[in-house]
Amino acid sequence: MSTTEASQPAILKWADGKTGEFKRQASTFRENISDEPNAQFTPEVGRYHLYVSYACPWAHRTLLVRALKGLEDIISVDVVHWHMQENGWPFKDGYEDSLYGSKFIRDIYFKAQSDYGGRFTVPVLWDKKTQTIVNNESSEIIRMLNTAFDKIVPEKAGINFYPDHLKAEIDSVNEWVYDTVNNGVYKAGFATSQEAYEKNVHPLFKSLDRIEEMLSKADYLVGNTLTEADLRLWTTIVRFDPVYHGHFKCNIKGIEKDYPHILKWARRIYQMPKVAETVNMEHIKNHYYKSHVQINPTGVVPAGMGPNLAEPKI
Ligand SMILES: N[C@@H](CCC(=O)N[C@@H](CS)C(=O)NCC(=O)O)C(=O)O
Repeated sequence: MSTTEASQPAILKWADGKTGEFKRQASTFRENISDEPNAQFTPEVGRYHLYVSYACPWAHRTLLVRALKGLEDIISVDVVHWHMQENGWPFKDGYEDSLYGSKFIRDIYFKAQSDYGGRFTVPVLWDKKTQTIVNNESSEIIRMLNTAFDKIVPEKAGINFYPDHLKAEIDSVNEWVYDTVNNGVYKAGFATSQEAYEKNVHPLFKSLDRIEEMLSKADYLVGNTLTEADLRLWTTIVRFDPVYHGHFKCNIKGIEKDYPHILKWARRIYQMPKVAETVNMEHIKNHYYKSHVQINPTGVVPAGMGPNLAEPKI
């Protein structure tokens, strides 16, 4: 029997009441940081702020690119507490909003737009100067961080995760990886009918098989160099065995047991300078297993931590 939408608490109304299928809402704030003439948001040291969760794979992408592009002293960050409840992501217990002392991430959305009616998601790229949200879509934020600050941090300008000659191929990989893997785990995990679950769990593993095959022939997904396609997939793979395999019922296969090339690729990226510091497994596990009470009502967190990505050295 499927849980109807009406019987879910407000924060859990993620699946369609009829089909039981999870529907992700489009992000609302879609501006860009750029140094084009007349740009509203120009690249400046200390002007922008990221609100992220260590638990969230979408927010994790922005932390990764911020670190790899050497933007730590340019863009400040606040991390929300992992326990998302009725009022959404909270600031508490040492995870505070250093700019405004907000209680919840929703307060930031209302500060930007008092009649905001969408979901209160992370990541949020905030402009301290005009006190508004620049963008809350991770795929666009990582594109901005990839190039917009190159004149400010010229020593990292040579690092380009979306180079011109690979754009088409990266876009094409991103498309099916987003649909079947990044969002695929959520569609399987939040399904409230057997049909909706089955419809999404099989394409997910078909894509993982395809990725395994690609990574058996190259070190990275596109152009044999680290690109945005790898970074976007990686934050999902890091969460796969410890969370999605059990919590989201994505258990046809596991990364450590069944996908040796994906595992090696995951280690290769994890072992790059500054990457390991972006991974907080305590936040990841606690968030999913304790916040999604519709899936795990006891809030018991399984002991397994997923594969050791630090060893062996790649
Ligand atoms: N498309 C967005 C998705 C962000 C997203 O869904 N974030 C989740 C956390 S993993 C969230 O904040 N959810 C809160 C909610 O939906 O209420 C992006 O990639 O930035």
